[in-house]
Amino acid sequence: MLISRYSKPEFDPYGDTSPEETNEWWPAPTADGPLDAGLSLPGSKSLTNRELVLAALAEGPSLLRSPLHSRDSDLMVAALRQLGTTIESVPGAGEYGPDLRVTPGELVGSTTIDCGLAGTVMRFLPPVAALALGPTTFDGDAGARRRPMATTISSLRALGADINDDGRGALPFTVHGTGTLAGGEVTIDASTSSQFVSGLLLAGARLEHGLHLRHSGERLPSLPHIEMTIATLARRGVVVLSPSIGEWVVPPGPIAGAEVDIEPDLSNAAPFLAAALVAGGTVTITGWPSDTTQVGADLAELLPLFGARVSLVGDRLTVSAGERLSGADLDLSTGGELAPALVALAALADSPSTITGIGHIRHHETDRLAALTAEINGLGGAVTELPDGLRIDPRPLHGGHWRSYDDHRMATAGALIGLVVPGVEIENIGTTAKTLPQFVDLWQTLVAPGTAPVVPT
Ligand SMILES: O=C(O)C1=C[C@@H](OP(=O)(O)O)[C@@H](O)[C@H](O)C1
Ligand SMILES: C=C(OP(=O)(O)O)C(=O)O
Repeated sequence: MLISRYSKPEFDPYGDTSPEETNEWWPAPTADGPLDAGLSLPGSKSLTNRELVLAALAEGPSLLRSPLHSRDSDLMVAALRQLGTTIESVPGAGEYGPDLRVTPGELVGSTTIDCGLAGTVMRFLPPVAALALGPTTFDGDAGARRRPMATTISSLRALGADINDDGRGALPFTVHGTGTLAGGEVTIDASTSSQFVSGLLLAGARLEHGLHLRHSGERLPSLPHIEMTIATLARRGVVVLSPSIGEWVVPPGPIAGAEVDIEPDLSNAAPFLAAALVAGGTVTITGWPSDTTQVGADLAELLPLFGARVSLVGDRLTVSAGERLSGADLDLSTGGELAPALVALAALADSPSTITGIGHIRHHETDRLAALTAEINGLGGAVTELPDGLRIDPRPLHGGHWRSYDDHRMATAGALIGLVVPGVEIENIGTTAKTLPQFVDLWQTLVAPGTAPVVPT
């Protein structure tokens, strides 16, 4: 079904498949009035997939409590099992699925790993495959083949790995693991993704000579994600030194098994919390950690720039609409994955916004700068692409089709706009299963009249 106002923007990462052909459009619910909602969210993708990798590389078993169960984490579990790790579901106290017991085994290749569209799988596992015995081929979705991988390939070669690729610096490629990797010094350009750094650091202690990694490039995005990697390693007895900015040393040594609680995904909190500013009222997320490396924690400082009132009481983060929803100018280089929700918010504000420092999100699930521009402008907005960001001039928006480009955060950004713009229909809302399979249910709970407010403690 096509809405007549819809005109196809120029940007079309689908190539041959037009969105009209997919014909799966989810009518985004509008909010009938101010929100009064409380919810808890499933586990963090970034923490779950780091802990799975470290558990597989550890010298003893691990237990992941309240891990994420989503497409990205399922792909990581499947891949590590293929490489010889035993991963079992065990009952736990988590609201969103079982705990995971991980028993490391001898790493073996001779397999093909499906990375889906998961950056963490395609950037974290090739170093593990280099430590496995036998060839491991990496491939993924069509969109995954467009994501940059050259840094992973060249850095692993420099550290001693034998890799076959077609020279495009992208999936697919094959790592011919020999069961061991020399390691040592390597300089990389991680300006398109921090995941190149994290992937090497996670395996660094298992390299014969450890790892001395330097970043040389014009920028280094998503620093909190690198800090998260270092923190997860520290919990398992691996001390990463950083003698200067953009330089890390990982001594060779064992990685300990561990029992870890996975925090809720604070980046996935972004559209839910932003909803309070869009629809009015209040949204509370429970289980908010007091101390975390997740960049989503920055929402407590970012949302007030758009006019929100934020309070953290115990483990409850509450966002309330303020007097107005204002635009904001900000550098989001540390938290690019928050951009889709904040850009959608900015499109509904009463004054312009400029969000910079996010050129690297052109390499996320899709070119998010182009996709956000195309979809907001397709609803009547006025977003302009900048070399490393977006300028958002709010305009009255109208309903229409919102393409999601297989990008979970594009889909949820469209839902945010649909809260107050009637007639927004989102393509393939199921793509939210990448990190939050419960999105539709949680969103409907958020907007349903009479949603039970959080019971005060
Ligand atoms: O290491 C991680 O878990 C991630 C790092 C970031 O990647 P980039 O540095 O490519 O932005 C982030 O955007 C992504 O969602 C998850
Ligand atoms: C960039 C993201 O994902 P990935 O881990 O696939 O890079 C994201 O979740 O916003």
